[in-house]
Amino acid sequence: MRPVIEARGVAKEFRGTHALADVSFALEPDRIHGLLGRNGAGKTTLMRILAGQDRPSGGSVAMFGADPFENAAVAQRICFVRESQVYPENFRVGHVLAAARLLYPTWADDVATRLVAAFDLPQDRPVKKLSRGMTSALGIVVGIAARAPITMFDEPYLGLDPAARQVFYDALLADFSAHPRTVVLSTHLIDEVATLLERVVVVHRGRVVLDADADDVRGTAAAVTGPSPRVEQFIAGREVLHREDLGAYAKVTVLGRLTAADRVRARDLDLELAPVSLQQLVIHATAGAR
Ligand SMILES: Nc1ncnc2c1ncn2[C@@H]1O[C@H](COP(=O)(O)OP(=O)(O)OP(=O)(O)O)[C@@H](O)[C@H]1O
Repeated sequence: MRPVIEARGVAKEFRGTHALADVSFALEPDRIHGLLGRNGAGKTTLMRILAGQDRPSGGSVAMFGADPFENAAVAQRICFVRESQVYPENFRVGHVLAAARLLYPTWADDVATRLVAAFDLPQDRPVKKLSRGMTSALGIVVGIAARAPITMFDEPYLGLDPAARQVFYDALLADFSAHPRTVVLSTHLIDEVATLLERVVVVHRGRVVLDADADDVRGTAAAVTGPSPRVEQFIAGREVLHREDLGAYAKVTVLGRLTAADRVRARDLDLELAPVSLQQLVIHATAGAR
């Protein structure tokens, strides 16, 4: 399938800081992608470039095959929700929704109304007077109700309590299922969104260190638990990601796919095998100095 988002050797330098060094990937349409990485990895910089809000210092990006920078036709098809969204002075919640309705031809009023109620957002309150969580909720309402063909969320949940975050995840998934679109979600709460993500792109020190289907990533490590000597016997020769000693027992996370023979051997040694979370694998992929 033809990619809708492409980054080719994207670099970005801010007066001596190499925020992005050489980023390349291609994202397919109508999937939910996770853009993951540690603080300062370059995620926001990359999303701003993809949204046409900044230019790369090197390389290029294509959204629907076109350069998004100062491209009104492309901008109309992209909704970029970021944590530090700035709204015009004196705008109230209702004004933000009215402006978004004008901006996005795909805007769904019924979805906006439902989400405003779910987040308990006061329509006539000035945006400046909203709590941090309410400001995040407003961005989320716009991001979902816009139904833009490309929707990017950059850590959209700041200040949102767990129940409100669940409202976000449920609403995103429900609306995405009914109206598939390309979603890019940048988050540090990987375990919370793990089931939503179909593909993950992990950025570290301005480079892509992992770009794969989430399901494929999940199978690349396993946690082995049991009596220490038998665990050691089983893991001999494998790359260890993490080790926990629990008295006479040990829980060791090893890298590499387990074969059917490995599973039989583990059963014979009376060892327990468990999958490793996406979050742990991303932490491993981005370990080391930034
Ligand atoms: N306008 C700017 N001027 C100078 N340096 C910048 C600017 N914008 C970003 N940077 C630097 O570029 C690097 C990448 O920042 P970016 O905000 O893209 O990271 P991030 O992955 O979004 O981080 P976080 O997860 O903490 O939000 C950081 O070192 C940051 O300090």
